[in-house]
Amino acid sequence: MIIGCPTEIKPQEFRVGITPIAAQEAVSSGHEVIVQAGAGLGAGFDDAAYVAAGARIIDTAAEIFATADMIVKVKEPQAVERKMLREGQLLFTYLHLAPDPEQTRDLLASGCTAIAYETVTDRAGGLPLLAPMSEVAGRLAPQVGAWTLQKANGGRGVLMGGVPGVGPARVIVIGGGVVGTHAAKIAAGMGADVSVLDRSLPRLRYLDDVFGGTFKTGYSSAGLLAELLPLADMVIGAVLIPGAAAPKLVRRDQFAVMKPGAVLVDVAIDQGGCFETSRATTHQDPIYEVDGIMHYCVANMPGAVARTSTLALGNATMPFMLALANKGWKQACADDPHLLNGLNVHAGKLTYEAVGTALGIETVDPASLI
Ligand SMILES: NC(=O)C1=CN([C@@H]2O[C@H](COP(=O)(O)OP(=O)(O)OC[C@H]3O[C@@H](n4cnc5c(N)ncnc54)[C@H](O)[C@@H]3O)[C@@H](O)[C@H]2O)C=CC1
Ligand SMILES: CC(=O)C(=O)O
Ligand SMILES: [Mg+2]
Repeated sequence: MIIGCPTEIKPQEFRVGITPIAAQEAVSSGHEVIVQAGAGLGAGFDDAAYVAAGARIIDTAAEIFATADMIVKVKEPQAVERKMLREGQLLFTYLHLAPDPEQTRDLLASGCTAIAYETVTDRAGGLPLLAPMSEVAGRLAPQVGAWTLQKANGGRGVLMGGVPGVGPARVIVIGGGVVGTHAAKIAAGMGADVSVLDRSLPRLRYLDDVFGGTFKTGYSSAGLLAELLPLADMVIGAVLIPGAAAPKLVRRDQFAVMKPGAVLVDVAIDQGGCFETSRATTHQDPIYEVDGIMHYCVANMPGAVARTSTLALGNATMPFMLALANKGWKQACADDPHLLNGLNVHAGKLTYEAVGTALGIETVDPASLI
């Protein structure tokens, strides 16, 4: 199979879909890997590293899309990339379709087969291709939130850890999964007073067992949030209902009871965001203010630490990429129901129910396609 890796073109996205290590594995399994010139530079991999791995460097994205059987990327295809996808071509990347009707329409029109990293599952009920980026975004969230809390950035001028004699910032993390746990660990490590809210009692038990004493836990409800919002300096949104649009958990009218200059970091923005006033921002222009409350809503946070993120993502995607290349998507998905859960689009049909529900589009059962 010819595996193609174009340069990411989303603003300020420096990650790359295939590392030289993954390229080498694919080449040694008998595949041809073509990488766009300069695709790895932002993550610290020059073209020579790919050539040494046995890959071929190609000048343009157009040639990659025209030639490859499978396109491996990081971010959802942008409009110009979607025009280059074709029938029968396999796309393996993050998609986040539920809040993105335009992308969904274009993918369906292209006739391609699209497997979304974020809905591939594992035996433990986790999301193995989302997890590494959630670890990164979770660890970044208190860091960017702390920066936003600084006065010059519009925040209320509160230091995360306080100082002797002055109390720390109060941080509320909504969603205690991968993002939330890593965010809470780092925020607590910075000295903040942290509470994590989740709706899953087993998850709250786990967090309490492992992190009791480091941060507090609470059962996520509208009532508890209403109690905590007036106290918060920072709220980190980290909820997920896999594949679905994020539930809106903080309303604009609630800003009236919050501290002016408090910060909302909406990590869940790639699923549409969990605050009513969230809209996706970029690393170039990451924050904005609504009614005195600062918002940070970058949809590709891990791109800020592209080297760490590319290596972490590559570790997770490589076995799946190899299975898809070695067996073809049908057999790979037939052999692995967790990979089949990643199938979102095939030949003009939507195959992921939560996306269909969010967008009002009929779906077909992916199992019926293999
Ligand atoms: N902005 C960015 O750059 C990135 C965004 N993400 C996004 O972050 C979000 C979280 O991802 P993960 O932590 O990996 O998911 P996860 O599945 O590990 O955790 C989500 C948690 O949210 C909880 N939850 C669901 N509804 C809730 C509610 N109403 N109140 C409180 N908790 C609730 C679940 O019980 C679960 O524990 C996803 O939307 C993901 O796509 C992930 C990486 C990068
Ligand atoms: C998960 C995701 O969307 C990202 O890493 O950008
Ligand atoms: Mg994202």
